[in-house]
Amino acid sequence: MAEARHSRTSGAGFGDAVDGTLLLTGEVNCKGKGHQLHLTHRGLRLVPSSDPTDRAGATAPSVAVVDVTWRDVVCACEAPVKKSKSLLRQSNAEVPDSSQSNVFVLHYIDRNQKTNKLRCRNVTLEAMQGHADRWITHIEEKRKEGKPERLLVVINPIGGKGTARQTFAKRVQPLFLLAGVEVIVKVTERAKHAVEIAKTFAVSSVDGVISMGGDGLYMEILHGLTLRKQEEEGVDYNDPDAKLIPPTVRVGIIPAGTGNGVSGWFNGVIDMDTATLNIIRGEIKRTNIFSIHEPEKLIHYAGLLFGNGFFSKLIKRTDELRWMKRARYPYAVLGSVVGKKKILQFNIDVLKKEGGPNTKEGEKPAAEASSTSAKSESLSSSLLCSDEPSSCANASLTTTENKEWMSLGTKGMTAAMTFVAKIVEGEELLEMNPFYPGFDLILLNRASPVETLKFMYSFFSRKKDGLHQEFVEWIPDIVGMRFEVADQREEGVTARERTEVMDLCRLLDVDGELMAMSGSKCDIRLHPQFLQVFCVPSLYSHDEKAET
Ligand SMILES: Nc1ncnc2c1ncn2[C@@H]1O[C@H](COP(=O)(O)OP(=O)(O)OP(=O)(O)O)[C@@H](O)[C@H]1O
Repeated sequence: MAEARHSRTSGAGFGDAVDGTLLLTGEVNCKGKGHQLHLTHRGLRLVPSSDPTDRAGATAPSVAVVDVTWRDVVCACEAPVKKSKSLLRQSNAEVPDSSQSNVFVLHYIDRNQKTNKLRCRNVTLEAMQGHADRWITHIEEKRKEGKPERLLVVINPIGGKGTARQTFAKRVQPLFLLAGVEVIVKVTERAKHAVEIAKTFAVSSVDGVISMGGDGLYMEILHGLTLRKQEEEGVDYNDPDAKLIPPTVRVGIIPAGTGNGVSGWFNGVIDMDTATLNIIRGEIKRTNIFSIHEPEKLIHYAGLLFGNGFFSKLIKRTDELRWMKRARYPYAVLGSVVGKKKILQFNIDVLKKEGGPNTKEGEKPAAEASSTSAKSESLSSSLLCSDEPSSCANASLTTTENKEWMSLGTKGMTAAMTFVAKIVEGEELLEMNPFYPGFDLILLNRASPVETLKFMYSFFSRKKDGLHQEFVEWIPDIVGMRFEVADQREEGVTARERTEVMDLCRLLDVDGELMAMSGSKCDIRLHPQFLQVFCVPSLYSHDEKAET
């Protein structure tokens, strides 16, 4: 085994590692055959000894048995370690003889390029010269860099199928144990308990707070952490214009709820093992959040979405049907198509993203562009308006406190939906990017319940055509919006129906949880690239550079 600190390896000829500094190289036995194991600053590479990549000048990178960066190394440990044995058995790997001190097991992360899923694999290696210790020490030192060592995991025991506690013990904890991550577990005992935990736990003692539940649990954790930070720093968080200070602690999500949208954003796929391994990898990005206010008062922080109208009604119904457990979702959805469509009248203003596509020098102002171009322009570079006269004709720009607000006028809509993310039309499917410093507002103008359901189906199946229907108005690249309940002036509506509509106007869907405004106005602001989250890098077309 050769220790080769600070020597360049360009002559060694193996894959991306040619630019790395070779730290250690030597011969190991893998499944009875001789292999070369190379450790560089970049990562670790195992190639058969007969592989031409080890002959000077030759390159054949595809034959590596293992080729990973340090982020993707979970651990190296002596073969007889019990936890490794049980994991080896699970994956049908060879369990080595415990008396062999020159045998060690390498656990690493493997990514399925098609499904985006991560899995922990292992390979048993026998050091041909010296002891396994030397390899283990080098590998352990490098693989730990920049990774979390201690985490708080908050579990919602009633989220989703109600099995999060058991799944944690079976699938999540063994991976954290293997990676040497110390875990403190708190199981929520009641609604909003996660807010209390996030506000009171000694977060400076951990490298991350992990939400094991659905989108609602994540929202509570982010709310508690963000509010706590503003209180500590003396920020007037009730003021929508206040500049918020991000919490220093990182946040991760392991999907165990009914709605796991945020976990899908951060991991590229909704999968418990992938989410856990991403947290172990320790890569970080800053995601957007919303603050939702009414005059003089913060209502809540949100990490996924804000909706009203049809969507609030749907959440209200699922809450009322909670006794039906998971059956309440299809039941509420089916029930939502019954009855007359409810048209909500709102005055809406939007705050344009500074320096965004709509405000570039030489471009038309957004309102002007929207009133002339209607649906024709590229979504990423202009406002899109429906053909309904009220949607654009009365759009006007005003400048308040040096920020450019645009009035969309009074809208007669059945639903509004907005995510803390930019909606991007990918080559085949819609993508949502919560790391882009702006978001898009979707209004459904006078859509019937059936049209709304069809839209939801299409949108959540990520089909692009759903957004190009006549009743859909798509307003991209904004950083704030104001909703004010207007006169409900629909014709042919009874006084009772009008009261029902007024009540519905005040109900808000915040990350899938039902909230209400006490008055008639609410003000939503985006806090771009705010919360540090454990995340897969480079998932999105509009990605900012990943922070590590
Ligand atoms: N121990 C608990 N008992 C009752 N409610 C809880 C408990 N822990 C969390 N909650 C509530 O559960 C909701 C969050 O659920 P979560 O998003 O984690 O799972 P879900 O199955 O997707 O949720 P939902 O039931 O809202 O669809 C929040 O309203 C939260 O206050």
